[in-house]
Amino acid sequence: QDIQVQPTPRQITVKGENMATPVTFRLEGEREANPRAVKLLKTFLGDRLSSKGLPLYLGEKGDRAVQSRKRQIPEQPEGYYLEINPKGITLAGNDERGTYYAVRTFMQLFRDNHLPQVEIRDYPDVRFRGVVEGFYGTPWSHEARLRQLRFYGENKLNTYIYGPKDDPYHSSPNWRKPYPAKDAARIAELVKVANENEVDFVWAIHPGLDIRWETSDRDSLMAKFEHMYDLGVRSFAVFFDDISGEGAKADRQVELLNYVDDHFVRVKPDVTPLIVCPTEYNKDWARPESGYLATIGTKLNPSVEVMWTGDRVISEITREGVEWIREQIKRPSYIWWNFPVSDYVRDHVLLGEVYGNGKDIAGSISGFVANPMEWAEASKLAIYCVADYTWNMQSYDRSRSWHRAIRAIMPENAEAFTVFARHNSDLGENVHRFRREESVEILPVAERFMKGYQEGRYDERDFLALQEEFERVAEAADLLLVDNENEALIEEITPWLHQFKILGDAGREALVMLKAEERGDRELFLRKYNHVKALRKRSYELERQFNQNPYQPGVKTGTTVLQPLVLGIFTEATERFNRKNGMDLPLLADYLPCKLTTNVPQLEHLPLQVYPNRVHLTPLLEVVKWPAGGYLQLELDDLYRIPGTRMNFDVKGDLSWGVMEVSVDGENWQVVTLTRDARGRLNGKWEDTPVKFVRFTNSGKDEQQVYLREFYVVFS
Ligand SMILES: CC(=O)N[C@H]1c2[nH]c(C(=O)Nc3ccccc3)c[n+]2[C@H](CO)[C@@H](O)[C@@H]1O
Repeated sequence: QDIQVQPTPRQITVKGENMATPVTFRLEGEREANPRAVKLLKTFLGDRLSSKGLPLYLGEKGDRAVQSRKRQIPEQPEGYYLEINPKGITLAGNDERGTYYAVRTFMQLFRDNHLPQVEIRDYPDVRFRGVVEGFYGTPWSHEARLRQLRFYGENKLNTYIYGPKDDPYHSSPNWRKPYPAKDAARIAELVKVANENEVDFVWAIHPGLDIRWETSDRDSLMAKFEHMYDLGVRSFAVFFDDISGEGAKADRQVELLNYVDDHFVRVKPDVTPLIVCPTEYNKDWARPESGYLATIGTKLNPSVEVMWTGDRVISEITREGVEWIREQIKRPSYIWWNFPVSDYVRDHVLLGEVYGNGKDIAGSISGFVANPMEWAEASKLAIYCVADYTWNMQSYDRSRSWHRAIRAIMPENAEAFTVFARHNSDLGENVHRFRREESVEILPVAERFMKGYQEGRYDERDFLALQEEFERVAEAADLLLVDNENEALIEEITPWLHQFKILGDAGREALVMLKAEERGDRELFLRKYNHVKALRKRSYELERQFNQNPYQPGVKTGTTVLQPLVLGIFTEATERFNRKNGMDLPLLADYLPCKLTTNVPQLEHLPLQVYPNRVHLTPLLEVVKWPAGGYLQLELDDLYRIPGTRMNFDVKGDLSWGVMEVSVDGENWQVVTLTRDARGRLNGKWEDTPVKFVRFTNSGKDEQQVYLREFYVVFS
């Protein structure tokens, strides 16, 4: 029998053929068992409960109802034993959460007409499993969070960390202040629903941007934690990530954390261990000479959990890496996994498989929480897989889990959502250089076809396979746009679905262009040529209509394989047509070629957002360290005037160290006059002789620390 349980249990033993589902069940043990498990089970069984019927024994180790199965119950935290046979059903936890999970598994096994005869012994690999809402950008809505917490209960995730960077009461400027009444009531409701779903609601504070190491701020933080405690919060975290200056000092941080641990966490009877995200939260940044991690390891109370993102800010988690950090901090690390977070590639949705993390890391970590996208429903795909991975690493199968996740999230249109997700999984070029596989199945076909086409001989089967794929793309977009089984998800991804439809149509039409050119059918070729150009224009318009954020505005889909494939087919077919017909039809001017060069390390791989008449540098969330003599240069594909340029470094202080210059040849430079507006932004323009180069240099003697909030240049 193919018995599917999410997450995959550690041990399932089938004990016989399926048995007919009893009409009624007699619940034994409800007075002693975990009340949340009792409530969940009674709600689920409804009128199938009666004083007669098949006995169903529910309880924790030591409870009378499950006494006879005591030895079968795993000893690990949150472990459970489940048995179904014609004599009765046992749902027994090693602790209250284990009993709850036994009920969750029973609910997955239940069918109206039959039950499997099984015995399951199960427990999780990782102690704390779940999600950290820790991204930059629009925080999740209250309703989205409520749906998340219920989803975590269904998937045996036990942790949700509330830490949205853009919540001013989590971070600056209001971390010292209590929430306004309406927000406070919402947090209290989240805590209530989290408890019902056996999820620890962890409230995090991010004080480091402006904390002063004085008693007053220590007391402010304690008071805020008390305020959150009064709302029902029983789990707390302090985030010291992405800060510099005073707030980044390890000894000061440790002093504060130990104080909170000693005078708040330990004195309250029901508060779970404190969690901290350190300032040096990945190996790339760890500086032994700073002594930061050594201070954490030797001076921070041992019970405090220390978060870690891996070898880099965005990285796969390896055995070697977690063992290295365990040595440094003298405790298992609590993984903050930066996936599927997309706050640095906001024009993409990341719906691909969860892979790349070691299956042998459980022994060196205490927790594993995923940092999601601002798109809560779309993030569930990865969260489902993280639940499977962290519960039972050795059995984790990335493809099986991903397909199950799709069926769980979009059961009525699983096939269409699979097509869509397959082609929306890579991040594109990005500042962290973190990439994911995309369009894996069609990639070899696309590569083989394009090679054959350019060499003058392709396999017709590849042509047909691509035609079929583009048809599926277009169909999937249309089906999902009218899907109403998960309206919240469709609302989130609608911009990408419209873009996906255009991609499917453009791919199909480009293939018709190709055949028309081969047959010398000018009229058909020109019709399809114009249609693809029109689709491309529509795509541009979508880019500027939806998802307009200051970092990566727009809507990208299929960027790694399908988009380049459509462009390649269109370009090759048009070039052939032009040669044969002595014409000069323009190709798809996908963008104004513009090259960035810099000697500022953090800007080296900065993607450019290029539009017909302007180029934006992708803003950076973090502080940029701009060394003396550091420059950033844009080289254009032709000579242009510059009606406007703007830089927003989000610093209040002096910016006279910055010089903007232009040049025709990259050798001889002329200074552009910059003015500073009321918001502290630098503005300039160059309307004299057209130029090809623009550069901005730190002409001062010292390194400058700025935020690259906005940097664009308009051409004409
Ligand atoms: C611990 C952590 O990842 N903190 C933040 C974070 N920080 C960074 C940085 O790149 N931080 C950084 C880079 C260079 C210099 C300073 C800070 C990325 N992220 C995540 C992804 O963008 C973001 O969601 C998260 O809030």
